[in-house]
Amino acid sequence: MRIGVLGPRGSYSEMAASRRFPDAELVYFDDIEDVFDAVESHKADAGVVPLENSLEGSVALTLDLLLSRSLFICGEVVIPIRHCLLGRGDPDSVRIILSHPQALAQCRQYIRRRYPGVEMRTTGSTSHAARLAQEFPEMAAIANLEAAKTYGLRVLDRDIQDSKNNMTRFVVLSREMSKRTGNDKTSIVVYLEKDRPGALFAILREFAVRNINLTRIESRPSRKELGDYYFFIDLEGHVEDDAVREALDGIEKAANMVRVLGSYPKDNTPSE
Ligand SMILES: O=C(O)C(=O)C[C@]1(C(=O)O)C=C[C@@H](O)C=C1
Repeated sequence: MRIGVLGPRGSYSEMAASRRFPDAELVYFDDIEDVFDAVESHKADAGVVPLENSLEGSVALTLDLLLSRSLFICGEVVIPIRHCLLGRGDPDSVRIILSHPQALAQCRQYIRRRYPGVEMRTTGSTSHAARLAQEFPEMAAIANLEAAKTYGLRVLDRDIQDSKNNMTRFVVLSREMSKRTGNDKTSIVVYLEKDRPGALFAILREFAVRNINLTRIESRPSRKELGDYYFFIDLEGHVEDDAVREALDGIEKAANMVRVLGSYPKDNTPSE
């Protein structure tokens, strides 16, 4: 099985994919959009992409691509994110800190405290930052311990994320929907054209009256006009469950668009 992930080697996406598919062959891409392309064009059988982080919230690009492409979410993987500062020189010679924007944001307070005024540069992934830091001694990368080994870097500091409880949730992308396991979650997108009183309530009510637990609700701009949104909703249950099916039928009547992004087994593995 070939699994597409954000590369190069040593990224957190690789860590998430190896946890879920320990025996698979990983294929590395420069961008999350390339992972979607690879799954769609059969270059990969599935993809693993970041969706949300406990400190920084959603990965907007993943949400937008879930909406604009036609792949399904067929699984989720939640992993703890423990960032290190990696470099070639000593900690006091660091002039530039490189990393993925999510990782820089997750270490904002650490950087302010330990490296005030340092230049920050963004890269396509944390492992990409580590690969660059290999070449320039004045640069340090925020990445994981695996990246330190892969790129032969010193660990200048560890556990530098602003909260110990830093978790990222990844989703598995597939061309097919996953079967019911009895311990599932479903992700949907709902579009309510035009703002009107009670529109969102009418949607949420369909779940509430059937005792369906929602685990997340997030809005993204529709890009049509200011104040117009898509709602991304995660709920407990599978689309094949009667209660979920009935709730979705009810929502179809109240909303302008509802799309099931996928039903998939919940990741219940304890962190660490
Ligand atoms: O850069 C990586 O290593 C990634 O896999 C991306 C990513 C993300 O986009 O959230 C994954 C986990 C961390 O939250 C930081 C970066």
